[in-house]
Amino acid sequence: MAPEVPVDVFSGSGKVCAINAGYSKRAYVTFLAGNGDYVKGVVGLAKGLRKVKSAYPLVVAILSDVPDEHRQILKSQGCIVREIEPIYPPEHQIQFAMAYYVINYSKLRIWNFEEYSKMMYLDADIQVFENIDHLFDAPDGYFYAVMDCFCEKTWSHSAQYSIGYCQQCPDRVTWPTDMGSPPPLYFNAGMFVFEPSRLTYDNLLHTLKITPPTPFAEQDFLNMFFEKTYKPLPLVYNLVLAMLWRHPENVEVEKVKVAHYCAAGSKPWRYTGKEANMDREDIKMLVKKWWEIYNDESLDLKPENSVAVAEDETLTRTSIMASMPEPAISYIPAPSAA
Ligand SMILES: O=c1ccn([C@@H]2O[C@H](COP(=O)(O)OP(=O)(O)O)[C@@H](O)[C@H]2O)c(=O)[nH]1
Ligand SMILES: OC[C@H]1O[C@H](O[C@@H]2[C@@H](O)[C@H](O)[C@@H](O)[C@H](O)[C@@H]2O)[C@H](O)[C@@H](O)[C@H]1O
Ligand SMILES: [Mn+2]
Repeated sequence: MAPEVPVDVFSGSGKVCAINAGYSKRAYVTFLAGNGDYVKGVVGLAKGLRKVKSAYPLVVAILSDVPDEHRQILKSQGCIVREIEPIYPPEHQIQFAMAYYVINYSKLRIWNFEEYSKMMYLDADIQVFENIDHLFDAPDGYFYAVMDCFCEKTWSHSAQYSIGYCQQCPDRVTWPTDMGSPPPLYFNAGMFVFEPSRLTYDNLLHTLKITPPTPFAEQDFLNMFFEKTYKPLPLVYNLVLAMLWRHPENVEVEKVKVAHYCAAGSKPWRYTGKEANMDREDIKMLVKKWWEIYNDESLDLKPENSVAVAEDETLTRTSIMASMPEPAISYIPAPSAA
């Protein structure tokens, strides 16, 4: 039975004592592909993490199609830019995944970032409104993420959707006994805490080769792969926006620490307010909060704080500290419980 995760790791209340045996480097990591406007998402995320005074750097795993100009922008914001090779599912099966999501299999390369002992993956369409560094202190050996919701049309291919079942409210429509046991808990792969490891990386890629792609591509795959070690995090650590209209009883938007702009039409840098639910006051408030951070010049990395280390790595002073071996005991001031 997996040890319960110490409550103080999630509540963020009081000092968090990170007792690290020996050397351990931690970092946030996101993924960027293409020459489009997702780079704005990464800049917003970098500034958001700076605003909440995160102690750890942001690594950006990029595909080769990210233009130099975007790479320079990210480095100027203190990001550690790492180029990765793409990962495609078996050629003849690619049509089973939603085309838009196929490129997301490339995210799996981050398990090979072994110079880090613990990482937190965040989609580029995520924003962090409160310090969540304490999540890095969750016990090793588990995969931490927030449970997803099955109620959006994007789930219309699934058995859950067809009977109106959702893990966010398992009593609303109970899983019929004649359909076997209910599906295992399922997480949204826009945010997760994990430990890079060559062994896990090799297992992931080997297993991917023999696993037919499914609609939610790498998210479905990661849910299968980590089913036995998955530990749900509280919803405040990855608010999938659809929760606001699908399960309002589960959400207190003022307490949300991480917002995930994954609902159709909610990407702040493309927001028009025209799509379904996009004219809601809470959506407008969250999009406004994203833009306030993105446009806040006081959150831009000051040139005097960035030290060019090598062609492909620019470390800021803060992240140099963060990348130093942590002392045997380090106290990371956690945010107030409020
Ligand atoms: O053109 C793209 C599409 C996606 N992504 C990356 O892939 C992640 C997953 O895509 P997205 O967030 O759009 O999926 P959603 O969470 O909305 O389903 C994004 O957050 C980005 O990090 C990217 O870099 N360029
Ligand atoms: O490639 C699959 C993607 O799956 C997830 O997005 C989906 C999923 O969350 C559905 O449950 C929602 O209904 C939908 O809106 C949302 O776009 C991740 O956020 C994204 O990073 C990526 O892994
Ligand atoms: Mn996303």
